[in-house]
Parts: sequence; structure tokens; C-alpha cells
Amino acid sequence: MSLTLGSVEQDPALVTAHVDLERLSREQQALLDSAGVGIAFIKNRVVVRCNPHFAKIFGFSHRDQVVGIRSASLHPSREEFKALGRSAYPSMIQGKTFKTERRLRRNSGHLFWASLTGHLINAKAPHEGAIWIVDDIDEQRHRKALLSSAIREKQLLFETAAVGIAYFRQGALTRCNPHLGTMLGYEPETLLNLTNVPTSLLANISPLNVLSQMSASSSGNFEGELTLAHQQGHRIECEARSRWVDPLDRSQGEVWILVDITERKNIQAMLTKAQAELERQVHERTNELSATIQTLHQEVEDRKRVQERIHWMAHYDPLTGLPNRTFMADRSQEAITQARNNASPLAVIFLDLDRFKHVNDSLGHKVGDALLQQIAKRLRAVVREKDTVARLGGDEFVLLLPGANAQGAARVAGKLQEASLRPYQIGHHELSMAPSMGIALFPQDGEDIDSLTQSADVAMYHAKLEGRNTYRFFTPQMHAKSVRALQLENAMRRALERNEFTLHYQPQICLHTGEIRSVEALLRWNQPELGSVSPGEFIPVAEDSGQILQIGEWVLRKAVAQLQTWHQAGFGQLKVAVNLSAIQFHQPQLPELISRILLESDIPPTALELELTEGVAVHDPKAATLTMDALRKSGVWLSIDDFGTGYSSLSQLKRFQIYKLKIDQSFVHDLDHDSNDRAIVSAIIRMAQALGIQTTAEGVETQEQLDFLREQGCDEAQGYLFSRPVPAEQISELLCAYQPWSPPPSPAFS
Ligand SMILES: Nc1nc2c(ncn2[C@@H]2O[C@@H]3COP(=O)(O)O[C@H]4[C@@H](O)[C@H](n5cnc6c(=O)[nH]c(N)nc65)O[C@@H]4COP(=O)(O)O[C@H]3[C@H]2O)c(=O)[nH]1
Repeated sequence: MSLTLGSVEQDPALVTAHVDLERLSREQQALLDSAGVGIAFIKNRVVVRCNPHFAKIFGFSHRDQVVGIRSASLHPSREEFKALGRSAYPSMIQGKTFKTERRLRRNSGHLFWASLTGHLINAKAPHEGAIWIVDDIDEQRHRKALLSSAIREKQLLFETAAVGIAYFRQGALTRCNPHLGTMLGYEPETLLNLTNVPTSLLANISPLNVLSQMSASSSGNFEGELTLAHQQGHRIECEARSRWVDPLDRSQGEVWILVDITERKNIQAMLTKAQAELERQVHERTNELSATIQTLHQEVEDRKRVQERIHWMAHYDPLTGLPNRTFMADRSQEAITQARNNASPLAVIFLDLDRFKHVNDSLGHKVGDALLQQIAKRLRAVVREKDTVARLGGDEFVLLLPGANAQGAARVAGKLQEASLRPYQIGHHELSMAPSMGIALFPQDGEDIDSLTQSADVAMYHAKLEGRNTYRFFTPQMHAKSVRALQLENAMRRALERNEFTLHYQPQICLHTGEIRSVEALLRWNQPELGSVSPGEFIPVAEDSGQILQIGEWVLRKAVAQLQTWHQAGFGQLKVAVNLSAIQFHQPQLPELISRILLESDIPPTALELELTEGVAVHDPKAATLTMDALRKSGVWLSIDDFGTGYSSLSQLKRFQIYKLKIDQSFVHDLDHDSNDRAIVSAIIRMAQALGIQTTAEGVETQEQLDFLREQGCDEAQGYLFSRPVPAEQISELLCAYQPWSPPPSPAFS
């Protein structure tokens, strides 16, 4: 700015004043240029002058751009400009400085906050204009607004937060929010004044204590759980967190945030308890379960074992471990199919042990079972791997031999016989056991296993009938005969109760005196459908089926009862001889049975004679001796029947306390024309005499036979020459009519 004064150069005072004025003007200009606020001189509502900062505030690049513009354009609207004038000028014309904060408008049109300070150049002459100082406080206002909103938000948070907030400074609670009061049961103000509350009231967990402690011990970044006390005394579990308000200036204290987790804790405790309980129960259940599982496992195992056992038992014979009938039938199906498809041979051997029942009856089932086991082993050892050896039950075995023709089957049968030659050692018993075997061939003797087995069974039966310890091939003619055996066995079961048995008696004549010394009881069976069946046929069937025990007892009782009748009729010297089957003999209770039968009658034991076969002592001479001793001790007489056909040794006869030998009728039969038989008979008689044993000749039919026997010193004779076996009544007649011979009574008795 320069002031033109015209022609005042000559006046030094004026020049000085002029110089001063110029300097002042420069100073003023410098001040204006460097001022940090906008300054403008406005006159008649027009910007007359302004400093650069003013131009900058309003968005002009140079102050010259502002000079001359209307001041109203610097305001948001004309109305606001007028309003400013209305509020500013009343005080400005009084010479006062007017200050306000208004929104102004930049050159760009954007509004901004500015602080305005106005002062009239001359209060008395407002038209001379005014100086306006403008400061851009837009940013400041904005910050302030943000700050106050932050403060408001903070306050709002502080007051409404659902957590307790507490400020501590130098160990003292300086501020807390209402929630903390609510948490602890105090008004916040009361809490602030708690320093006056006796701490004893809340014991050592009073909020005061705890809060003080919190403040004292905290390092400004506590995070953890605290237990506070409610005003009413109960505990408040809190999750606490502390922070320095200003970590750089710890004098400003710290802030604590406390969350009441009592309920959560309680729930947590309950949950923990429930969980522990649950775990306990789970543990218990797991244990129970594992015990159950174990039991189940055990049961499954047991069941499996049982099933395996059942399966095994359904297919195997438990005693010998050999396949049973069912399993054999299964295997045979395959074998038969193969034989049929390949036109290959197949044989079935039915094997039955001869007189096995005797072993069972005399030595007991234990010995019998052990014997069967050994036999099973031998059978198995004889045949090939692919052959099947099955036990049908009892002493019956079936061998299925795929690929075996008649020759092969015969060879196997031969090997089986050979194998049975060696005696079996069962404990201290040495036993011999021979098999009878029947062979059936596929397909001629049967096309399925049932018919093959049946045919082999029939053939076996024939082997038995024809001498035992042998084998026979099945022939169609065999059928009728074996059917008869089965018929007999079945019919015999009812024979006793139906009174089909009777006894006939045959006299035994003393060759020294001609007296009838005794009679032999001989069993007769008259079966209504089958007619009269001979003992030679039915006794073996009775022995094989075991029915001989019952029948034999009946014979004993009947014979003793009959003898009693004869004794009572006056024939007191008469004796009765009863045949005893080996099976009966081996019954341990035999001596006792006989004693009982005799006791039940009035017959002295010496009136009873028991006829045994030589075979009774073959298997177990020791046991046989014991039985014989017991029988002898009771007083009954023992004789050996059919002597000469068996293998009795002299020493045995001596030990057996035998009183009589009955010379088998096969030797007597040919005495007239067979010198061998004569020699044998006379040897038997002499030997018996030497041992002090009586002799009775069986089957004496002719006078010549009788003469020879008498010559040789035989003691007794029995045969058709004297009498056939006859019913008891006829014996009574004979006893009455018979006179000791001289001459011999024949043929009067026939
Ligand atoms: N050819 C011929 N035969 C004669 C003559 N005299 C007697 N007999 C027969 O010879 C057999 C003698 O009986 P055994 O040798 O004990 O032979 C008996 C005996 O071993 C057995 N038996 C008979 N009854 C019983 C019994 O009650 N129990 C037992 N276990 N076996 C019996 O049956 C076998 C056969 O008995 P039976 O048929 O009655 O046959 C009897 C008898 O009738 C004769 O002069 N000539």
C-alpha cells in the first residue's frame, strides 16, 4: 500500500510524518501478510482489502481475487448474512468487538465453520467499514463434535453397560458405573464413599477390601477372576480385567471391568457336577456295558461252542468220536453220487461185535465203553482216509468204502478180522472181541445208504448165525431169514407178559443106579403167530438183545417153583438143572439173585444145578472164579454144559469147583461109528474122574451109546433114549412110574 500526499515534500515535518506513515503502512502490510488468521477490511458490504490467509481460507489463490467481491457471497445464504449483520452491528456500533462462530462459504461453494471477529473502523461512522478477522475452525469444530460424541457414547456405555466399571486412582475408587453398584448391592455413590463403611461388616471380602486390593495389587493389566462380596453378604464371582487409563501417566489410575459371572459359575459348577455325574454314570455304564459285552462275548463264545458241540454231537458219536449215522448218511450221498456218475464201485460193511453185551454186562459199562473206543481206533486205522467208519450205536459200526468192489470189501473185512485178533487191554482186563460183518455192494444190494446198510446188516446177521467172527456178502435170499430175527426180537419183548414161555424138563439118569437124579429145565416158546420157536433160534436173539436177563430169571423162578412142587409131592431127592447164559453169569448180582429165589422157596441150594458154558470164563477167568466161588458157597451145584466144544483147561476146571461135566452131544452122537469121538469121550470121563468131577452124557439116543458110556464109567446120561424134554406134569408121571432100570427103560420114555 502507498499513500500519495502530493506537494508536501518540502515540509520536513510532513516528510517525517510521511516516512513514518510509510513505515507503519509496511509494518501493517507485513503483519497482515504473516497473520495466521484471515483479515479483511469490508466497506459497504464489499471486500476492500484482505490478507493472503483470508483469500486462502475462502479458497482463492490470491488476495486480489477477493478484493471487490461482495461480502454476502462469503456466507451460506443472504438470510444468514443479514442475520449476522443484525446480531453484529448493534454491539459494533457501540465500539465493541463482535465475536461469533458461523458457517461461511468457500469459493468452491463448500460451507465451513469459522470464528468471526468484527470491529468497526469508526463506531460512529459505520459506513467507513469494518475489519473482520476470520479463522477456519471447521476442522476444530469437527474434532470437537467427534470428541463430544465420543464422550457421550462413553458416558452412555458407562451408564448402561451390563458390566461393572470402576476407576481407581492411587488406590481409591474414583468413579463407578451404576451396574457395579447393582452387582454389589450399593448405590454407586455409596460405593464411592465406602471408605467410611466398617470393613468388618463384609468381612475380609468386602468390596472395599477387594476393590482396594484390586487397585493396590494390580499392575494395570490384570485379567482373571475375583470373588467380591455383595452388600447382603453373599459372594459375587467376577471376571475382572484392569488397564491403566494412560500407561504413560499412571497417576491417572486404572479402569476395571467386572463381569458378574456368579450365575455362569453356578451353572458351570452345576454343569461340572452334572458332567462329573454324567461321566460317573457313563463310566459306570461303560463298565456295565463292557461287563455286559464281556458276558455277551462269553455267551456268544459259549453258544458257539455249544453250537459246535451240538453240530459235533449231531454228526459224531460222543463215545468214539467216529461219525454217527447222520454224518455217515451225508457222506454216503456224495459217495453214492460219485459211484453212480463214474460207474465206480462202493461197498458198505456192517460190523457188529460178537458177544459185546457180555463184556458190558459182566465187566460194566465203563469197560465196555473203553473197549468200544479202542475198537473204533483199530477200525479207523485199518481203512483208508477217504473211507468212513461210523458208529450207529451200541456195538454196531458201518464202514463206507468208496471205490471198493467185492474183492476190496472182502480184503477190508479180512483186515478187520486180523486187527481184532490182538486182545484189547482195558485196565487189568485183557479182552478179545471178534466182529461179525455183513457186506453190501452198490448198486446191486441197494441204491441208497439206507437200503445198503440194511442189506449189510442182514448179511452181518447171517455171519453171526453162521458162526460169528466172520463176514458174509449180502444175497437176496438172506432177507427172509433176517426179517425173522427181527420178528423174534420184537415178539420176545412181549412174550413174558403174555405167558408165551413154558419150561420142559428132561430127566438125567444116574448110570450107576438107574435113578432119575435130576431134570434139566429147557425153555420153550410158543408164539401165537410164529408158532413154536426153538431155543437154538431164540436164545441167541435173546442174548443179543439183552432180554436173556429177564427171561433167565423167569426160568430160574419157574424151575425152582416146579422143583418145590415135586419135592412137596415126595420126590425130595430130585434136583433141577437150569441153563445159565454167559450174560446172566456175568451179572454181579447173580449169586444174590439165586440165593433170593431159593430163599423165597423152600428148596435147599443143593437141589439146584446151574449149567454154564465153557465160554463164561474165557474173557475174565478171575472174575468167573469169584462168581463161581460165590455160587458154590451158597450151596448150588455148577456144571459145564456142552463140554468139549470150548477151550476149558484142566487147571481152570479144578479152580472152578465144577461138580459135573456135560459131554456135548456132538461127541455122543457118533460114538457107535467114530473111534475119535469114542476116544474123546472116554478121555473126558477119565479126566473128570481124575479131578473128582461127575460126567453126564448128553443126547444119548441109542442103547449102544449108553452101553459105551456105562463101560467108560460115565455117571449120568440124558437123551431121547430115556425121554425127550417134556412138560412138568409128564415128569411127575415119569417119576412115579419110573423104576431104576434093569433092564434099561428105553423106549418107554419117548
Ligand atoms: N438130537 C438130540 N437132542 C437132544 C437129545 N436129548 C436132549 N436133546 C436136546 O439137547 C439140548 C440140550 O440142551 P442144551 O445142550 O443145554 O442146549 C440148550 C441150551 O443151551 C439152550 N437152552 C434151552 N433152554 C434154556 C434156558 O432156559 N436158558 C438158556 N440160557 N439156554 C437154554 O438151548 C439149547 C437147545 O435146547 P433144546 O432145543 O431144548 O435142546 C436140548 C434138548 O432138547 C437127544 O437125544 N438127541
